[in-house]
This record gives sequence, structure tokens and C-alpha cells, in this order.
Amino acid sequence: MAAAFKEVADQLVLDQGLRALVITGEGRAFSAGGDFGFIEDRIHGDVEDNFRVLSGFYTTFLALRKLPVPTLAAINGPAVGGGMGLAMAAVMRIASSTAKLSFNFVKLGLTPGMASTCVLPAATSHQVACRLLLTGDLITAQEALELGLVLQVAEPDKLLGAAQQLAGRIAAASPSAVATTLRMLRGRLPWEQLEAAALEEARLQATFFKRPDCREGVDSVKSKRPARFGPIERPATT
Ligand SMILES: C/C=C/C(=O)SCCNC(=O)CCNC(=O)[C@H](O)C(C)(C)COP(=O)(O)OP(=O)(O)OC[C@H]1O[C@@H](n2cnc3c(N)ncnc32)[C@H](O)[C@@H]1OP(=O)(O)O
Repeated sequence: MAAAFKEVADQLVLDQGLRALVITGEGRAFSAGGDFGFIEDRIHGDVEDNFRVLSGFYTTFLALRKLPVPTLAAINGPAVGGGMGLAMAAVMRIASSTAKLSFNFVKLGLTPGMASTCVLPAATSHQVACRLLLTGDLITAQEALELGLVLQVAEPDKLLGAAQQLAGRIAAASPSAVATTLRMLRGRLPWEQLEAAALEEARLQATFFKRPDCREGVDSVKSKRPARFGPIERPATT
């Protein structure tokens, strides 16, 4: 899916008529993040291989931030882990009133990915980033609105329309003024900084997959039971 996503993003870069992009999930979720099967592969994988796969995975989705037009995420259902990271790669987010959002990495015994430690404080506040990344709390769309994580909450049947309306208002503005404004807004969090954060996070996460806490975290999330994590292990370094 990441490869297909990158292919579409690469084609869209060439589309001179594109003014704004709306992304949403198919089915009832926006994205549940890393598939359990993919996570199992990382648990059994070699650290270097994990790093290669994770860095490719995360930088692919962050490619949304390289598109010359604003991307809006219409969060139609659960957005968790890397799925929430994907929503954060958009410049604005509108959530369905039924959506649930979480950066649940720590609940899986993992450190964050998708440059979340860099993107989330910049998009919200340091306090909000600390709360969401250190607890892995699953929050409602309404709470996400109060925390400034999403711009708007819409009823499920109005979600796509609300996102398309916002995209339409962007499309009606001067394309070159929008493009330059977007470039300046993005410049406050330069791509080099984002990429460095994504790579540092991928490097750390690659090692955390190999720890017993990850096995326990995944089992507990899958079976919806409280986790029994071990004591602090020797701090990992990048
Ligand atoms: C490198 C990448 C790192 C990451 O992205 S880390 C994050 C990985 N993702 C997760 O840990 C998400 C775990 N899932 C959940 O927390 C919950 O689920 C949700 C909040 C997404 C949705 O909750 P609810 O609406 O109550 O649905 P439900 O009954 O828990 O799940 C519906 C079906 O979806 C399957 N499912 C959920 N998440 C995943 C996943 N990540 N990979 C594969 N399957 C998943 C379940 O097992 C179940 O399936 P069935 O209907 O057959 O029982």
C-alpha cells in the first residue's frame, strides 16, 4: 500500500491542474496503522532490515508534504499509530464524529514513528504531544477538536462534503498565492528536519520491535487486555 501510495503521489506532483487533495479511508477505518501481520514481521525481522522497511514506509507517507498543493485528511473512522501519522502528513484534518484517534505506539511497547515527535508538537502544542505520545490515549473526534488536532468535526455522511468544500475554497483562491503560502507554512518545519526525525524514529523503533515489551504490547492490544510490561531496559541510542 505504501508503494502504491508513493506512485500516486509521484503522479500527482506532475498534475498541473491539481489545486488541493482530499484523502480518506475506504471502509469503516481511516487507517488502523501498521497491520498486525506487518508488525509480526518486524518482531521476527533483523534490526537493519526493520530500519530499511520502516524508513521507506514512513518517508513514503510523508511524501504528501512534498506535494505542491494542500492535502486534507477526511478521517472517516479509526486513525491509529502510523495511520494517525498519515493524517498528520496532511495540512488540515476533518474528522467524522465517529472517528477515534490514537498515537498508540507506547501501548505496543514501541517508540513513535512517522516523525510524530516532530510533527505533533508543531501541529498542536508540546503539552498535547506529550500527553498523546506518552499515554497512547485513544481520543474521540470531539476531544481531537478541543486539542487542536483536527480543524472540524462532521457527521459521518457530511464528512467528505465538508472536506471537498474546504478543498473547493482553496481551489477558488489564487493558485500561485496558495502554493507560495503553503511553501512558507511548510518552511517553518523544514523537510530536512522532518526526514531526520522520521529516520531517527525508524532507527529506534527498529530496535524496539525486538524487545519483549513489543510482543506483550501487540498481544495485549489484539486481545484488548491490560499489558504487563517489563522494567526499563537499557536506553537505546540512535
Ligand atoms: C510501523 C507501524 C507502526 C504502527 O502503526 S503501530 C499501530 C498499529 N495499529 C494498532 O495497534 C491498532 C490496533 N487496533 C485498535 O486499536 C482498534 O482495532 C481500533 C481502534 C483501530 C478500532 O477499534 P474497534 O472499532 O473497536 O474495532 P476492533 O474490533 O478492535 O477491530 C476491527 C477489526 O480490525 C482488526 N484490526 C484492528 N487493527 C488492526 C491492525 N493494526 N492490523 C490488522 N487488523 C487490525 C481487528 O483485529 C478486528 O478484526 P476482526 O473483526 O476480524 O476481529
